[in-house]
Amino acid sequence: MSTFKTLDDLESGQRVLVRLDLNSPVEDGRVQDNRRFDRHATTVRELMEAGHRVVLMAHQGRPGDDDFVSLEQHADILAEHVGRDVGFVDSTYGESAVEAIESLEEGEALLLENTRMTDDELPEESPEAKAETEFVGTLAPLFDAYVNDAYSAAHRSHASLVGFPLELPAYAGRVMETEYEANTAIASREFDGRVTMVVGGTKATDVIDVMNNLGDTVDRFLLGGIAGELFLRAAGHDVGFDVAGMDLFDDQWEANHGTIESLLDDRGDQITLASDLAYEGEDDERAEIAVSDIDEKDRGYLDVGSDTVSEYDSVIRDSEAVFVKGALGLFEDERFSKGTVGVLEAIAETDCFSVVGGGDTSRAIEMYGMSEDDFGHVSIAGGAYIRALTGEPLVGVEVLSRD
Ligand SMILES: Nc1ncnc2c1ncn2[C@@H]1O[C@H](COP(=O)(O)OP(=O)(O)OP(=O)(O)O)[C@@H](O)[C@H]1O
Ligand SMILES: O=C(O)[C@H](O)COP(=O)(O)O
Repeated sequence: MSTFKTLDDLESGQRVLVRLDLNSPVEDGRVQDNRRFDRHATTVRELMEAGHRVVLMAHQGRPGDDDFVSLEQHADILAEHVGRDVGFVDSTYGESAVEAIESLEEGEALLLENTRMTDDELPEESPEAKAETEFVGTLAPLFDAYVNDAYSAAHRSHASLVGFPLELPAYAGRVMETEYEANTAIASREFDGRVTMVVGGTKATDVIDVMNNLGDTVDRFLLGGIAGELFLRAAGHDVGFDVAGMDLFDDQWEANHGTIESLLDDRGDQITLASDLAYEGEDDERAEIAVSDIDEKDRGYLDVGSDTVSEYDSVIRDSEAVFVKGALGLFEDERFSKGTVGVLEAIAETDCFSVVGGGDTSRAIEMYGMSEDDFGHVSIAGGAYIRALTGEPLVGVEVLSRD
């Protein structure tokens, strides 16, 4: 277990610098509200209500990408979730940022500009090197404490995540605390009964690495999505097309088929592949076919089939812990939601310990009228979640735990 300090250890009336992860989808220049705002609002509200002066840092996109935009809209969205004003200054550590920080009153909050707009933030370097940057050197003396709530970015060795905790007393925020505990459960807890992992989605490379590292902890893997089709292909079935516009399938096959083949050889009895698949029939309705009846590669498959859903349902109902990474089909289209919704409903209806990870997959919970309360934990992290499952340390968590 980690030994970081939490907000319970923070003395009152402090000047607190807080790192959030508000990285969000951006459509036509508009930042889309999402679960990250809602979750971080809890930490921000608690700090404001405790009378701290609260200065927030976050990032959005990466230089050169369309979603690399200012955090001005993020401040408004966050304020709505917090239920209090959150100011914004269009500078990260320049003169106007310093002035705004110095004039902040007790119980007020201010969001600084996108940390990735400073040159010091991004290149991955050691925490010690990041602590030496002008960014950290300018801001740290203005604060009494640093709080990291950005669990979902904690796998990045960036200045705002790893530099400040070396210069200031450092604490974990509420999101950091909850995510850390739930996501490391698979690596740190003993479960008496069956541990099942549902593996799907389009980012097969990430999840295949996880399977390779988790074989001794997970008893049963249930496969679906593009990841599952890669396994079916390795097992000799003629399935798998690229998802529209992305060279996903063939590229991922090239990158992973060696690992998939050895996983099937070494751990085949732990891995369950779909026995049937769904596709768009001639009348635009959902149609299904048994995998054993597929004799040529003539169409794309968009979900696992009904027999597979029943089989996965029984495995889940007989599990003590279930971890989910990636959707079993294109659930955004209701016709192809059966696999994803089926496994999520089975989890929700049993009292197993469960963690659902991945921004896309967790959206299905709300979309299909399920309640987050029926799951042990719904993670807002992607890359950090995957790493935590395998027990890989996260640098942002590791620096928080240093004395
Ligand atoms: N057979 C399929 N064909 C096309 N898309 C699919 C298929 N199966 C799953 N998907 C898509 O996979 C997406 C989820 O995949 P992804 O790997 O991004 O998972 P995630 O873990 O939820 O996301 P992230 O890691 O980005 O937070 C869903 O949006 C779903 O539509
Ligand atoms: O959205 C995320 O997964 C985190 O904020 C990390 O963002 P990055 O992958 O751009 O570093």
